Amino acid sequence: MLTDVVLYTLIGYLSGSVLYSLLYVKMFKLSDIRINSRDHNPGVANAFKNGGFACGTFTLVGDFFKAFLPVYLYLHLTSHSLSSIGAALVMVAPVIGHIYPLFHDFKGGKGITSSFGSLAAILPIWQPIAFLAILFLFFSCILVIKPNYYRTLVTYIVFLPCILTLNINVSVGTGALLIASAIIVRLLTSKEHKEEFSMEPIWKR
Ligand SMILES: O=P(O)(O)OC[C@H](O)CO
Repeated sequence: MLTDVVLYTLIGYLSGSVLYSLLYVKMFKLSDIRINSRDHNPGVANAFKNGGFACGTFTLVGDFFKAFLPVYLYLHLTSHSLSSIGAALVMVAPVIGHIYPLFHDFKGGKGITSSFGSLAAILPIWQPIAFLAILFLFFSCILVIKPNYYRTLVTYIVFLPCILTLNINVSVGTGALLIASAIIVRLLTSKEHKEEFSMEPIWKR
């Protein structure tokens, strides 16, 4: 059992370490999508903005499935279920890989897309991914937080207590807590230029 956890955690980390936006840029000899951006993030937003539709789609699919697949395979190819606490480590590994990638001097992205990939792999346990999506929508459309940096930070911070209130098993809860914590640490240690925080309810716009 321990061997499987270690193996899939390692596979997840290595898979997460592949930054698909940078892979696309390398394959098609484009200019780096991080350069002309505020946050220099090798994520989906900059891939669409600076690399175009194909680059954005490639990054979205790649960054999502690089997290989805290791978790999904762990759950379906080994005899372990989500009731094993090792599942929490397997869930967070691709997100850590994306944030601190082995193949890119440990300088990666924020982990948003990979967090959705990892949480999608545990379906039909739907509560964590549904709560995360609802929080993103809430802070984007109802209580509008700007800029993106703070919207993401607040979303994952609020996600933490939400997870604790969910009636889900301990390993899934721990995995979701680890994912949110990794992203919060990444954001809080980010040196990107931050615009002023603003929060405006939709009914005051
Ligand atoms: O968190 P990432 O690195 O997957 O990037 C996602 C979005 O591009 C952030 O705006």
